[in-house]
Amino acid sequence: MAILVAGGAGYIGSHMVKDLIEHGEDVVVADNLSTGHRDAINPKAKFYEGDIRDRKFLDKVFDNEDITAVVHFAAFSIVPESMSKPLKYFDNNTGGMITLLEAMRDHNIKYIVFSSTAATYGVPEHMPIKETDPQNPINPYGLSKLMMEKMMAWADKAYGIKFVALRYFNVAGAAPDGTIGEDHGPETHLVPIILQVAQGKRKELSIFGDDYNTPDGTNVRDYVHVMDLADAHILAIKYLEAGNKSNAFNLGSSTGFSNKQMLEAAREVTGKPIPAKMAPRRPGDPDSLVAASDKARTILGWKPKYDDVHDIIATAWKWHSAHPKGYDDRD
Ligand SMILES: NC(=O)c1ccc[n+]([C@@H]2O[C@H](COP(=O)([O-])OP(=O)(O)OC[C@H]3O[C@@H](n4cnc5c(N)ncnc54)[C@H](O)[C@@H]3O)[C@@H](O)[C@H]2O)c1
Ligand SMILES: O=c1ccn([C@@H]2O[C@H](COP(=O)(O)OP(=O)(O)O[C@H]3O[C@H](CO)[C@H](O)[C@H](O)[C@H]3O)[C@@H](O)[C@H]2O)c(=O)[nH]1
Repeated sequence: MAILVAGGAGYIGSHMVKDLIEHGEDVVVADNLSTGHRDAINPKAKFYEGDIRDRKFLDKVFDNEDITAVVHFAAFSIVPESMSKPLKYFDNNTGGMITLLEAMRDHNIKYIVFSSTAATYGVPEHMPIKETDPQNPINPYGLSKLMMEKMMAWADKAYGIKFVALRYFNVAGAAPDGTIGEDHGPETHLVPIILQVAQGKRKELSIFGDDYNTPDGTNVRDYVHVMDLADAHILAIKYLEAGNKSNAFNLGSSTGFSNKQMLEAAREVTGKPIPAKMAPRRPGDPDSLVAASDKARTILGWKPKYDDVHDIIATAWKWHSAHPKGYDDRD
């Protein structure tokens, strides 16, 4: 019996695979390496290279392996790219979910844990954001993920496939042993970009907008450590296996940090000056996104270990310092 991790060569998926293996699970990875890295896949996992939109590929994986649950990370996730290339997001994200659910239905696989996102809420009406708050995404990425949540809900009613949608806020950090970390190409996320400036790989950080409706004018986000996130997925699998109903949970720290505060924290962690300049707003960015994540704590029993962004940044810094070129320096 094994867990299938779709997108297990990516940033969050590779940490999930490591966590599952450390919990004694057998793991199968399906990934087309479009944004992931072969070297990020744990050597104890069985790897199938292919696209989840390819039904024959999925049939091969499900025929060969005794899969009990699927954890689904295989998607595109760059907010600004989705604004300029919306159909790319509906094709890969929403399209991938159709094929995956059809294959699960036909192979009688009943559990899926899904990477959803704070971006499904759009501009929130309340802060912190609760799972019951309205979901009105303001970018195609968020809409593609909301459509995927709704498709799972209908697949539950029609075929009995139970799901947990985990709505991540901003994921950062790396495995504390420094073996795997975040390596997107091109990088667009705040924490790795700040650390690339600290490393001297970039001249300066551009802070996208200082005229938002927030205390210091820069966007406020809620950062969660990637290993805490992985733990929540393991709890979600157990929750489904215990016969519970489909559900959605926010995963965040319930504390917001502005882009300027994140820069300051990174300066403290790295001891580097990290030059920065103000730049125009980036399309698709809501002012603030902070999670109410007590539901995951109460129902799943989730206990995040990292509650200080300095510690989150420190694990990322360990990875970046040891792998200045990311996974490329292992080729
Ligand atoms: N990074 C964040 O802050 C964040 C926040 C909220 C939600 N998420 C979600 O978490 C998931 C993982 O994010 P990440 O940062 O690890 O991204 P990532 O790009 O590092 O990982 C995605 C992985 O999926 C693979 N993939 C993509 N499309 C595929 C397809 N059609 N078939 C097979 N494999 C495919 C890629 O090769 C990659 O290995 C995404 O679905 C994203 O929407 C991420
Ligand atoms: O060079 C940069 C990069 C980012 N930012 C700012 O930093 C903040 C965080 O940006 P990220 O790109 O790191 O993350 P996002 O908040 O855009 O999106 C992340 O979190 C979202 C949910 O909150 C989604 O789930 C999405 O998948 C995930 O990438 C934003 O205000 C952004 O404008 C900068 O100022 N300069």
